[in-house]
This record gives sequence, C-alpha cells and structure tokens, in this order.
Amino acid sequence: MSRAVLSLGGNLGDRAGTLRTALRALSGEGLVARSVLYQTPPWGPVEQPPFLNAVAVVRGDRDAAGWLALAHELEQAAGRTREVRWGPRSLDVDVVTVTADDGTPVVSDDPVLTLPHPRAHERAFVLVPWADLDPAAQLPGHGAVRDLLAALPAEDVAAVQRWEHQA
Ligand SMILES: Nc1ncnc2c1ncn2[C@@H]1O[C@H](COP(=O)(O)OP(=O)(O)OP(=O)(O)O)[C@@H](O)[C@H]1O
Ligand SMILES: Nc1nc2c(c(=O)[nH]1)N=C(CO)CN2
Repeated sequence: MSRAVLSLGGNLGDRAGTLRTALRALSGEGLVARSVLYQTPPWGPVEQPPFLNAVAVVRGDRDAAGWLALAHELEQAAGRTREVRWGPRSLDVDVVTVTADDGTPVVSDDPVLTLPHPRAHERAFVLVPWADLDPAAQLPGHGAVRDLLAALPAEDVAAVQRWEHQA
C-alpha cells in the first residue's frame, strides 16, 4: 500500500465538469481527501486562460508507477492530447509525492517519473489546495508546505482563489 498526493488541473472545455469527473473516478481508487476547486492564473511561460486546480490524496495497492498510470488514464479519459509543454490542456494530473505505508517517501530522478514532482515546491496552484486539505503536509526534500507557501511571492499565493466553497 502507498499514499499519493495528486495535483489535477485544466484550462480547456468544461473545466469544472472535467475535474469533478476525474475526482469521482478517484473515489473508486482509494480517495482519502480532496481539496475544493481553485481558480489559478497560468504558471509558466505560455499565455493561456486561467486553470481550475485541485489536490487529491489517495491510498491503495498501487506503487509509484501505478499512480502515474492512473494519472495518465484520467488524462486520456478527459481527451487530453500532449502538445505544448506547459500549454493548455483539458486535464493534467501530476503525481506530487508517493509515501510508503511506513512513512518513507519515494524518491526518483527518472524522467518518466520524478518524485517528489520537481516543480511542486514553486507552484502556488499545488501548494495552496494542498495546505488547505492538509495543513501539516510535508513535501519531502523541501519541508512544510505552509513554509514553502510563505516563501512564495504573496501576490502569487493571493491569486490562487477558492472557486467552489464545498467539495
Ligand atoms: N511526478 C510526475 N508526475 C507526472 N508526470 C511525470 C512525473 N515525473 C515525470 N513525469 C513525466 O512527465 C511527462 C510529461 O508530463 P506532462 O505532459 O504532464 O508535463 P507538463 O504537465 O507539461 O509539465 P509539468 O511536469 O511541469 O507539470 C509524463 O509523460 C510523465 O512520464
Ligand atoms: N495555474 C496553473 N498553471 C499551469 C498548470 C496548472 O495546472 N495550473 N499546469 C501546467 C502544465 O504543466 C502549466 N501551468
């Protein structure tokens, strides 16, 4: 058994419908908790519409590769095609962390699955929903999620806004 933190986001089509469908699918995959949906400005160099983002915690029989496979299944079910890096998409699911049941974090520098996710610590669209869901969350190798948020520019954090009030 392992526990994974997943980041979900999308900025094309029916964003809320797509995210809620993916979160419903996670209910059958050991969903432990999920954040509400947040509206977030696009992170990265590509000019594009705002995203909706959420974070989910799942626990089940899968190993790290199994959580990545699930992430890809959810993206495919949402009709995702891979085009521009960091560009618009109907659904992106990233594996942020995987933790074994004894608390050991999975660490990997394999480009097919890098863990913890190498950019999570600098993304308010990941850290805000994650801290909301689990105020004591830790990102292995980087420390407390709340401290990482405190280190980001305040305007980046403030721009991540609760879009629905109840999950
Ligand atoms: N922790 C991870 N979670 C998801 N994908 C990962 C991870 N580590 C490596 N990858 C690999 O990254 C590849 C590209 O992923 P994707 O197209 O979602 O990138 P992106 O969303 O544009 O960028 P980013 O990874 O910065 O969010 C995937 O095919 C996957 O194998
Ligand atoms: N706000 C926000 N920005 C992004 C997102 C995302 O999910 N949310 N995903 C991206 C793909 O890598 C690039 N930029």
